[in-house]
Amino acid sequence: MSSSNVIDGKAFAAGLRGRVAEKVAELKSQKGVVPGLAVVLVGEDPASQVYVRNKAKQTLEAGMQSFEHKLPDTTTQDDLLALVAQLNADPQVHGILVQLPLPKQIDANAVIGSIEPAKDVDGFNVVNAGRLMTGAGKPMVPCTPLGCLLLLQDRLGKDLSGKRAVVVGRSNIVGKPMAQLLLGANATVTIAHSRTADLPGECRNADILIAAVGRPEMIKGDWVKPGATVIDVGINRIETPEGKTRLVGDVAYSEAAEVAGAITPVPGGVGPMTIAVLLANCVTSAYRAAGLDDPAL
Ligand SMILES: NC(=O)C1=CN([C@@H]2O[C@H](COP(=O)(O)OP(=O)(O)OC[C@H]3O[C@@H](n4cnc5c(N)ncnc54)[C@H](OP(=O)(O)O)[C@@H]3O)[C@@H](O)[C@H]2O)C=CC1
Ligand SMILES: Nc1nc(=O)c2c([nH]1)NC[C@@H]1CN(c3ccc(C(=O)N[C@@H](CCC(=O)O)C(=O)O)cc3)C=[N+]21
Repeated sequence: MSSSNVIDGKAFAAGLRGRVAEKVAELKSQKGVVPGLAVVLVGEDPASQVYVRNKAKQTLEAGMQSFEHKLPDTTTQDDLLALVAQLNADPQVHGILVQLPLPKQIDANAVIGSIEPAKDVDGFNVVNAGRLMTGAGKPMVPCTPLGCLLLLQDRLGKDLSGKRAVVVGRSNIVGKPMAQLLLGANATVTIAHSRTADLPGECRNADILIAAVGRPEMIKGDWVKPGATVIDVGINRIETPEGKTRLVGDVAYSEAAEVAGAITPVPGGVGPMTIAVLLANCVTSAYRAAGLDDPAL
């Protein structure tokens, strides 16, 4: 198929970051406030270090402040809770992201739960998850699922009425909030997971197929309904026969691209959207803290 069915997340994310930068500049001139994002990284995981570096770079490029906190692998839960408490109290910090996964000695739920909901730009806190689920109050919406929804709505329109969506994966950070957002856009939603009986059959029903599994190229081309929109959240680093590494998604891309109406590549699909939405959430938090309406992004 022609390359026109490729959803260019990298370009869409660049556009979103441009709108974020404009809103940052407006807030600065109206209120003298510069949105600030604090990123906390515990341990030395090389992949996480790359993400954190990219986030900091793009934060600065948008005209925002970036605060990086790198803590050793041996950090205790109390140390991390104390840092979060300090960031909660810091008026220059509008968003707090604690990079996951955390080392075994730390209870991730306790740490996420200690982030002030207004500053929880990941949207992982129970307060934000509850707001998203119930519609009570304005949630911070998790970045990856919101990024996926924006890409989908750009292709299919805002209203997904009548569309069957299948989300493969039920994590709190991707699968569950993704399903919630699709429901909010009026799609008919199925959540599949490792205990689903006939996963290929479920996938073949999908007008919208979201893969968030963490298994390299698991979803095959013949699981995709012809014309479906496929969003590949997976980020898997695999070894090539030449002994190098490369990134692949959860979807067997070249097979699936033959049948899909539209599909996100990896890299260059959902990943860049995640960071752009993170910046957008942080700017929204800063507008709210300044007593302003949410910026239109
Ligand atoms: N692009 C981005 O910005 C981001 C990408 N990611 C990537 O997305 C992927 C998913 O991340 P995350 O949700 O955190 O992962 P988790 O490991 O938390 O969840 C994976 C989900 O996939 C399901 N699953 C695993 N194996 C199978 C299988 N064989 N068949 C059907 N379902 C299966 C699991 O089911 P069960 O619940 O039954 O165990 C689980 O619900 C990863 O590749 C991750 O790297 C994550 C965050 C951001
Ligand atoms: N508290 C928390 N929030 C997160 O949002 C979070 C996290 N922890 N832990 C790890 C996952 C993963 N994640 C990605 C972000 C950007 C890319 C990204 O930019 N990917 C590029 C390529 C990057 C590369 O080349 O390595 C792309 O897909 O094009 C990928 C993955 C956020 N996560």
